[in-house]
Amino acid sequence: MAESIPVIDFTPWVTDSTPESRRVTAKELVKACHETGFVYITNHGVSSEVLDQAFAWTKKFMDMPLDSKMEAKHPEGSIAFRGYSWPGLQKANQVLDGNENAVTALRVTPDFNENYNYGSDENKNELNTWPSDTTIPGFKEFCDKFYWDCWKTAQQILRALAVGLGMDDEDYLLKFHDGHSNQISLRHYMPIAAAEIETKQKERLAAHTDFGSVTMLFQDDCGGLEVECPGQPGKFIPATPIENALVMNIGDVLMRWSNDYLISTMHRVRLPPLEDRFTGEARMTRERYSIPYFVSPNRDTIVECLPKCFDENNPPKYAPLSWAEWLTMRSSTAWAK
Ligand SMILES: O=C(O)CCC(=O)C(=O)O
Ligand SMILES: [Fe+2]
Repeated sequence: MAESIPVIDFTPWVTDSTPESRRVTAKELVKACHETGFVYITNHGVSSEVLDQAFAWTKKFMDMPLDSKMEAKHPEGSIAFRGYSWPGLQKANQVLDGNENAVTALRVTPDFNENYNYGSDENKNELNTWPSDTTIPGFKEFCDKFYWDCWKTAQQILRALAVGLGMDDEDYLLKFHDGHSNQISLRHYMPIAAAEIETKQKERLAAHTDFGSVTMLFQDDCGGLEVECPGQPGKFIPATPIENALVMNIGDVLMRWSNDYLISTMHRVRLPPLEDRFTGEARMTRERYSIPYFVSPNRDTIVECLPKCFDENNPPKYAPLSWAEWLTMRSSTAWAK
């Protein structure tokens, strides 16, 4: 099984190249998602200028006093990933049966990060909570534009996956995604002394798989994201930042949709792999920012084994799944009660 994360240049897919070179790129993408579940994509279409702005806005939001961030705080009682979530409110986990006691036990080691989450204003099931435009002028305007910029790239990824899986209809997967169910998380991992992580007093982000179809992650140059090697539980490798590349991964729903052909791989955030990211005797690591864009199917989607992913020798492994139910189950354990 793969022990490194492949890098794919998306240029042939997004530019006006021949159907054959598009198909080759799509196949490469699917191979990586089959073997590793994680892949770096370069030349993905979100410009470096836009990404610089996205990180600058994230920093600007996180640098605000707590009172201002709490203007947009995660609504109490809601399980939707929306608004500002302060350190300790969320706990990433892999509890798949909704067992509250199991999550309470995990919360003894809090996830030491803060994040701001939003989606489409037209998503009436998961309502946005914005800070006011007087508090942070221009923030919402940028965030909305960035969301739809990312969606352009995500649509290309969904198309490439369909082609790479051998489907005749390039839009087969895309048809279940209208873009309004996606979510962006602006994430800030505060500086922390290495010992606090090493002695498990705190985590930065606990090991988990993502719930949805695919995730596109933009990260700064700090490092710390780790990916589990498929077939080797507990063995994680670093997803060291590559400038301007996004890190794409498959989520649970696409794994199930593809009859386990595309794999939803566990990942977590720990200490950076590079020694120069630490200072002083306490080995304080620097802060880290990351921006995942979670791509999810439309709320009413019933996930049933994709054509090309089953035959008489490889029958569908799973009963149809309601995306809304899966989302509710996986989201419900994320929040402190
Ligand atoms: O911050 C990162 O690098 C990973 C974030 C992540 O895995 C998530 O939010 O699901
Ligand atoms: Fe994740």
